[in-house]
Amino acid sequence: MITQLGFPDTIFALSSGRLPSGVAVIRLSGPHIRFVVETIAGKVPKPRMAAYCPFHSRTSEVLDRGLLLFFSGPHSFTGEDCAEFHLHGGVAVVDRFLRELSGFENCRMAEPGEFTRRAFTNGKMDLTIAEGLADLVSAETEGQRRLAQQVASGAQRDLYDGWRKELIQARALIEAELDFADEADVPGSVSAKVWQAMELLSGQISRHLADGQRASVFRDGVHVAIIGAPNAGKSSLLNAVAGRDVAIISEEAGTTRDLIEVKLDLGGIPVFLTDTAGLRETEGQVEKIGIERARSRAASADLVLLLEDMSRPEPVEPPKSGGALWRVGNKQDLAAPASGEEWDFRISARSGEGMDALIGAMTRFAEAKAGSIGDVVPTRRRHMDLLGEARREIEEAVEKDNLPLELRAEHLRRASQFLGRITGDVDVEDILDAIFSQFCIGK
Ligand SMILES: Nc1nc2c(c(=O)[nH]1)N(C=O)[C@@H](CNc1ccc(C(=O)N[C@@H](CCC(=O)O)C(=O)O)cc1)CN2
Ligand SMILES: Nc1nc2c(ncn2[C@@H]2O[C@H](COP(=O)(O)OP(=O)(O)OP(=O)(O)O)[C@@H](O)[C@H]2O)c(=O)[nH]1
Ligand SMILES: [Mg+2]
Repeated sequence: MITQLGFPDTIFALSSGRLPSGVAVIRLSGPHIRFVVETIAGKVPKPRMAAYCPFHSRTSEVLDRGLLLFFSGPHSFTGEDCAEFHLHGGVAVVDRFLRELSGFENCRMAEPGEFTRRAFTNGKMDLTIAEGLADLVSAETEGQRRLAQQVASGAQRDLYDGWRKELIQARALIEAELDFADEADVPGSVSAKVWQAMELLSGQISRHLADGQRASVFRDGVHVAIIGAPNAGKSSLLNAVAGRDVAIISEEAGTTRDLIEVKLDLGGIPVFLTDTAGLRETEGQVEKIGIERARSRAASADLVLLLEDMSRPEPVEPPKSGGALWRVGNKQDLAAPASGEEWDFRISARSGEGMDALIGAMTRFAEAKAGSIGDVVPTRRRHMDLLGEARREIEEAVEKDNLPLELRAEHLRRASQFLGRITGDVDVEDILDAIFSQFCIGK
C-alpha cells in the first residue's frame, strides 16, 4: 500500500450499489486527492459542503454533472483526505469515470475493505467497530442489523477496554505487593481482593461467551428440515412457507431428489428451510442418494418437521436428529375431521389452513434459540476464541495460588493481550488481510 515515496496510494471505488442506479457514489481516499478533485471539478469545495459541478475528463470533456463532497483529513471516514463524486448511476458513466481516475498517478481501485482498513490503521476505529460495519453492510434481517449496529457503535470495544483496565489495575496491585513484600507494615491481604475481582471477571466473560453462543443464530441461522414419505406434501409446504414456486410439486411419488433450501427471515432471525426427498425403500440410484441426503440433513437440523399426509397416513420411521422434532399432519382439507391426535400441527399446504400457526411456532422456536441475550455480545468466532483464551489465563492466575505472584501476574498480562487482540490494540498485523478481505469493495 505504501509507494516508493512513502505515501499511501490514492484509492477509489464505487461505494454505492449495483448499476444502473439513480445515483452512483465514487469515493476517494489518499494524501493527494486535492489534485484529482481540482482537475476533475475545477475546484476543491469547502470541506463537508456539497457542491454541484461539472466533472471533466483530463481532456476537458464534460463527463457528467453531479454533487461533490470533500473531507479534509484527519476529519474523514478514513482519516485521510477523502472525496465523493455523486454521479448519475449509468454503467458507461461510471466506467468512464473510473477509467479517468486510474489515469492519475498512484491512483488505483481500492481492495475490499481498504477504506475501513485505513480508518483502522489511522486510529479512527478499533477492529470490532470495523467488523461491526462489515456486518452492518451484510445484515439481511432485523436481528442481524441490531447486533451489527451495537458493535459498530463501539459497545464491544468499551466492554473489552473496561476489562483490560481491570486486569491492568489488578497487576498494578500485585506489583505493589511484590515491591513491598519485605516491609512489615503493608498488609498482605491486597491480593485476596484482587483474586476475588479476577474471579468475578472470569465469570463475566463466561456469561458473555454464553450470550455469544446464543447470538450465533443471528449469523448461522436456524436450520429446519422437512422430512416425510413421498407425496406427503413436503415441497408444497416449502413453497407455501417461501411464498413462491421453489420446488417442483407433483402427484408422482419421488418427485424431489435433491435438497432444496430457502432462506427465510422469521422474527429477524435467518431460518434455512430445506425440502428433501421422500423417505421410502427404493431401487433408484439417484433417489437413494437423495434419501441419504435427506437423512443427513435431518441429523444436523435444529428442527425436523416430520410431515405426513393425514388423508392416507403412512407412518415413516422418524429420522435420527439431535434437534427438535414436530409431527405435522398435512392435507387437512382432505382428512376426516376425527382423525388422530398424534400431530403437533395440522395444516393444509394447499389451502393454507394452519400455516400461520406453524410459521408462528417456527418463529418462536428461532427466537428461543437466540434466548434473551445480554446488552453486548461477541459476534464472531474470532472474538469468542480470544475471549476463551483470556478467560483461561485469568482462571489459571486465580486457581494456581501456590505459584509465585510474578507468574500469576504474568497470566493476567496474557489475558490482557488476548483482549487487546480482539480490539486490534495488540499485535494483529497477521490477521488484518483475512479480516478486511471479507468486506465488500468500496467499504
Ligand atoms: N455519503 C456518504 N455516506 C455515508 C458514508 C460515506 O462515506 N459517505 N459512510 C461511510 O462509511 C457512513 C458514514 N460514516 C462516516 C464516518 C465518519 C465521517 C467523518 O467525516 N468523520 C470525521 C468527522 C466527524 C464529525 O464531524 O463528527 C472524523 O471522524 O473526524 C464521515 C462518514 C454512512 N454514510
Ligand atoms: N389436497 C391437498 N393436496 C396436497 C396438499 N399438499 C400437497 N398436496 C398434493 O400432494 C401431491 C404431492 O405434493 P408434493 O408437495 O409434491 O409432495 P412431496 O412430499 O414433496 O413429494 P416427493 O417430492 O415425491 O417426496 C401434489 O399433488 C400436491 O398438490 C394439501 O394440503 N392438500
Ligand atoms: Mg417433493
